[in-house]
Amino acid sequence: MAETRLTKTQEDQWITQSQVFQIYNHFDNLPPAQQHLRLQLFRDEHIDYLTKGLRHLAPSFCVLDANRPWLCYWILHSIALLGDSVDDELEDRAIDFLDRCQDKNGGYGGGPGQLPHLATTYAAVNSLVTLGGQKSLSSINRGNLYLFLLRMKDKNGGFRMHDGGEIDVRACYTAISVASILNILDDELIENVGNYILSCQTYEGGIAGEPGSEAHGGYTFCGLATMILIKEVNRLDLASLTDWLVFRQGLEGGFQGRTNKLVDGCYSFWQGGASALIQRLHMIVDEQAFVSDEVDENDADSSQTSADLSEEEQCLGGNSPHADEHCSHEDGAGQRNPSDQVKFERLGVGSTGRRGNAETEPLFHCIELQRYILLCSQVEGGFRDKPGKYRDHYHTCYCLSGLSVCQYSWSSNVDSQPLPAAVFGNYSKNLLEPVHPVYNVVFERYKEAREFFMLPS
Ligand SMILES: CC(C)=CCC/C(C)=C/CC/C(C)=C/COP(=O)(O)OP(=O)(O)O
Ligand SMILES: [Zn+2]
Repeated sequence: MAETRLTKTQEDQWITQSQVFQIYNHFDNLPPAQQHLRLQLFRDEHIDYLTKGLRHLAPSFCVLDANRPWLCYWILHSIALLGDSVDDELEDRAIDFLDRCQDKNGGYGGGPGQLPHLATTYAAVNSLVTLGGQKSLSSINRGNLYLFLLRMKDKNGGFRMHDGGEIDVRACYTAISVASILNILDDELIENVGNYILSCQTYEGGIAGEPGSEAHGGYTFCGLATMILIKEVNRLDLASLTDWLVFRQGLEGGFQGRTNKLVDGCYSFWQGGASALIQRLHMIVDEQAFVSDEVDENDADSSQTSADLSEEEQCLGGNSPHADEHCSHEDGAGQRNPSDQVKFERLGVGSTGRRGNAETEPLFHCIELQRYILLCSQVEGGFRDKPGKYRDHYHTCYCLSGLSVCQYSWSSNVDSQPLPAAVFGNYSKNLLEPVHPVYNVVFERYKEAREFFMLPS
C-alpha cells in the first residue's frame, strides 16, 4: 500500500496545532486564580519591552536599517493601544528622526538620506499621527508628499512602492491611506486605483498583491481599505470576500494568511481588521446579493448594479463613474469638497463614533481569537507569531491591533466601552484603546489629525 506523506506545511500545521492545544489544555486544568492571572494582558511588561525598543533606536536612531520608521510606528502604535505614551524627550527625538527621513522632494525613506518609499511613508505618517500635537503633525510637508504620491502613480492606476519599484496593492493602500488622513486625496490620485484593486481579487474571494497572484490577508486588508477610502468598495465581490475571510480563522482561534497555511498572530489584524470593515459594510453585501439575484433573473446588464443602489449607498461605497454623479461635491476647480469623503459614520467609524445602520454582529469568533492572542502569542513583554517563535515589534503591533478590533467588535459605537462579555480575560486590565480600522491608528489620534488637517467632521 502506498505510504501517505505529509507535506512540510501539513507537518508544521500539525506541530502548531499540537502546541496550541497543549497550551489550551494546560490552561483549562489550572486553578481559577491562576487562569485569571494567565489571561491578563502583561501591560507593564509590554510597555517596558516597547519603550526599551524605542530607546534602543534613540538617541540618534543611527542603526543602519531601512525599517526604522516602521519600528517607530509598530512601537508607538502599540504603546498608544495600551493607553500610554512616551516621554517628551523620546517623543521629540522620534519627531526629529522622522523629519530627517523626509525627502526634500516628498515622502519618507527608511532612514535619513534614503530613497523615499511608500511603505516607510505610511509608517512615518502613522507614527506622527500617533504622536499627535502641533510639532508632530506640522512636520509633515503635505505639498511635497502629494507630489511624491503623484510621482509613484502608474498609468495602470496602481502605485509603485518607490521610484522604479514594484506596483502592488500595498502601494495603493499606503498611498491612498496617507493621502486620505492628510486630506490631500484627489481625483488624480484615485483615478483607476479601483480597477487595479479589482484586477487583484482572486477566484477565492480574497485579494492578492498583484494580478494573478494568490489571495493573502495582508493584501486583502490593503485592497479592501483602499476601496473604502476611494468609495468604490461595492465594486468588489464582497460576498466571496467575506466567505474567504471567515474561513481563514483556524481551529486554534487565530487566523491564517492564506489557504492551507499556518495561523499567525499578525493576521489577527490583517484578517480581523478586514472582517471588522466588512462587518460595517454588511448592508452593501446584502444589497449586492439582492442586486445580483435580480440581475440573474432579468439577465440585465451590470450597469444596473450601480443604478439600483440608493444614493446613500453609492455615497458609502462609491461606484465610479456613477459615484461622481450622485455624491461628488467638486468645487468646479476639480478639488474634492470636504463633504465628498466616504460616509464613515455609516461604516461605524465616523468622527462621532455613531454606527448608523451597520450590523453589530462580528463575522468571526472574537473570543477564540482573543484566546489565541493572549495564550499563544503573548509573552511576558511583547507578542509573537505562534508558540515556538520569538517576539518582535511587528507581531506586537498587529496582535494588539487585532485584540483591540476583537474587543470593540460588538460595540454599537466605535468609541463606546465594550460590554464585559466582549473582552476575554480581565476587563479592566485587558481593555485597549479602539483603533480606526481603515488606517490602523488609535481612534482618538485619528480624530485629532482629522481636525488638524481640517477634514470634515
Ligand atoms: C500596510 C502594509 C505595508 C501591509 C503589508 C501587508 C502584508 C502583511 C502583506 C503580506 C505579505 C506576504 C505575502 C506575506 C507572506 O508571507 P509568508 O509566506 O511568510 O507567510 P504565510 O505563510 O502566512 O502566507
Ligand atoms: Zn506574522
